[in-house]
Amino acid sequence: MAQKSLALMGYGVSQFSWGDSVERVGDSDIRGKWGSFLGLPVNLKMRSVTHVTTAKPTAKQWRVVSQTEKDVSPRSQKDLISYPRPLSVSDISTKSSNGSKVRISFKGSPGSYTEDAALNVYPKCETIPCDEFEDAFKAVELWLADKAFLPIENSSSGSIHRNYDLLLRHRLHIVGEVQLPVNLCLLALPGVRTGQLRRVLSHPQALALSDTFLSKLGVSRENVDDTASAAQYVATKGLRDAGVIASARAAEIYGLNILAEQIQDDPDSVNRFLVLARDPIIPRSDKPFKTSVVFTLDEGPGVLFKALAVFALRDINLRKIESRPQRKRPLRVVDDSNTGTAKYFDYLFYIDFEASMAEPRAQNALGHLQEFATFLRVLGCYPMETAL
Ligand SMILES: O=C(O)C(=O)C[C@]1(C(=O)O)C=C[C@@H](O)C=C1
Repeated sequence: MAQKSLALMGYGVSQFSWGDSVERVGDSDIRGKWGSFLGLPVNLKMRSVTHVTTAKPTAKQWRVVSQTEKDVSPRSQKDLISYPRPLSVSDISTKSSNGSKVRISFKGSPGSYTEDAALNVYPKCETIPCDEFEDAFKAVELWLADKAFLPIENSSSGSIHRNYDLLLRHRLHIVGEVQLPVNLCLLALPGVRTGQLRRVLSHPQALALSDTFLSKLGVSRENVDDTASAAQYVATKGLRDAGVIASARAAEIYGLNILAEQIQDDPDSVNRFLVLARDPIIPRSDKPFKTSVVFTLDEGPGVLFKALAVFALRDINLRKIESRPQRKRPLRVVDDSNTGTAKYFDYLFYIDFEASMAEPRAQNALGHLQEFATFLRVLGCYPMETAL
C-alpha cells in the first residue's frame, strides 16, 4: 500500500479539533447506520488523528528562478523560509497586509477576462500581467503579488485541466472564487466592418465558445495565448483583415471598435476563477463556504464509492469532482500479452464540497476519508460565490 500523506495545510489541530476527539458530533450515529454498508465494523471508533503536520516545502520547491531572484528582498526570502505562515483573518479584503493596494497576478495581458475578474472583486488593485499561469503562481510565492487569479472552468466548455495540476504543484491556498458572466466581443480596428474580416484571432477557448458566430462569418481562426494579447497584436500591427474576440475593456485599452457583443453560442456562459493566496483564510460557519480537496485512493472495487460516501452520509453536497492522471504513477498494464486485459490508470481526485472546515461534519468527513485515502490535501476553504 502506498505510503499515506496528509496535508491539511493550515487547517490544524488547534483550529478544528482534529486529534483525539474522535467521537465527533453525529458520527457515531452515522457509523451505526452506515458502518456495515461502508465495510466498517459498526461502532468502530474513528481513527484518532493526533497530529496533523503541515508538509514543509522542500528547498527544491522554493528555489527562486534566476530572473526574479534579484527582485526578492531579504525580508521576502526570510518569509519564504518560514512559510507557511499562520492563518490570516483577511479573505477578500481590498488592502494587502501592509495597507497598500492589493497586487494581483494573472496570466495574460491587460484587458484579459481574468484581469476583468480581478478588477471586479478588487476595483482598486494593481494587476500584474504574467506570461504563463505558472508565473502568476510564482509571483505570489515570491511576494511580488498578494494574490493570483486563475481561470478554472467555464460553464459551457468545462475545466481548465492544466490549472488543476498547478494547484497541486504549488502551495498556494484557494481563498475565494469568482463567477463572471461571459461577454465575448468581436473587435476590429476603427473603420473596419465585419464583412472585411478574413480571420479572427483569440484564445482557443474564446474561439470555441463562439463557434456558431464564426462559422456564419466564414473567417479563419487563429489561436493566441490570451484574448487581450490578440487585441494588442491586431492594434499594434494595424491588421485590417483581422478581427479579435476579447473583452470590451480590451477594446478600450487597445483602441479597437466593438463590432458585436455576446457572440458566444451560450448566452448564459459563465467563467469561474479562483483567488489564490499564500495563507489560508479562517473558515467560518455563519455563511456558505466551500472546501476544495485533492486526494488519491488505492485501487480496488468500490473505493471511490466509499470516498464519496464520506460526504453523502453527512449530507454534504458535492459541487464538483474532477479527476486527473497521476503523472508519477503512469499507465500500468497487468498482463504480459497486452491483449484484452485490464489496464488502469491512477488518478488524483479533486472535489469541491459545500461545507466549511469550521463545521464538524466537514472535519469528520475528511477524517473519515483519510482512513483510506493514500494522499489528501485541502486546497482551500472559502466563501461560496454566485455569478456577479
Ligand atoms: O484570455 C483571456 O482573456 C483570459 O483571461 C484567459 C482565459 C482562459 O485561459 O481560459 C479566460 C477566459 C476566456 O474565456 C478565455 C481565456
